[in-house]
Amino acid sequence: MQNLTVAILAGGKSSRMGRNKALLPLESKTIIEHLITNFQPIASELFIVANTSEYDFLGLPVYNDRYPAQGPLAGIETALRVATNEKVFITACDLPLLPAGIPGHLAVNTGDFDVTVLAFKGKIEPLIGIYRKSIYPVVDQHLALKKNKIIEFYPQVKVKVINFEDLPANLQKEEYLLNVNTPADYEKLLKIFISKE
Ligand SMILES: Nc1nc2c(ncn2[C@@H]2O[C@H](COP(=O)(O)OP(=O)(O)OP(=O)(O)O)[C@@H](O)[C@H]2O)c(=O)[nH]1
Repeated sequence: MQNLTVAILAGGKSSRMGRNKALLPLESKTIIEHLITNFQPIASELFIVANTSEYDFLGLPVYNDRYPAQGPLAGIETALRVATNEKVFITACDLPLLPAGIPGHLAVNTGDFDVTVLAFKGKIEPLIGIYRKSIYPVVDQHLALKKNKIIEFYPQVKVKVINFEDLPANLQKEEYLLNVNTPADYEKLLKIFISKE
């Protein structure tokens, strides 16, 4: 897809997993490599946002947070600051089954909205969203004020929510949203892969 940046936020603590969840093995790769494979076809630019050298082996740009250890909004700040495109798909490193069709659908439905974000069963998923680079000042201002909850800045910009339940039928598989946060989630992921073999 032309002019779409994909930013994978991977600078979290992974405390529920107990080790870096992005680097867990899945078949012959790591979880983050699955995301990269999924999203590379729609990205004209793709990078990682994290404050570590652990991702250097991927051979992709890794940008550091200006506000370290402030959570995912700090990752969004970095992504919007460095992106070379106006539309930035922001995602988490723990969504290995998310198909490119979902951000692809969000990206073509942004209209003149600043944020186009997915919701599942009525709950907004802020890390499955297209964010416009032009809202960078709003994000930066929130972080500077030590407000680091993502949806807190939404009232200041134009947000479009797209319900998972309204996606094209081929994209409505619940397992696509599997968030690998805990060892139990990882077990679930491995089972899904084994059952596909
Ligand atoms: N760049 C960056 N990414 C972050 C930061 N905090 C969380 N993330 C990423 O944001 C996504 C969602 O993070 P969470 O799962 O809520 O938190 P986590 O720290 O990774 O994991 P827990 O410690 O188990 O809560 C993941 O992809 C994280 O890697 C941060 O401070 N900077």
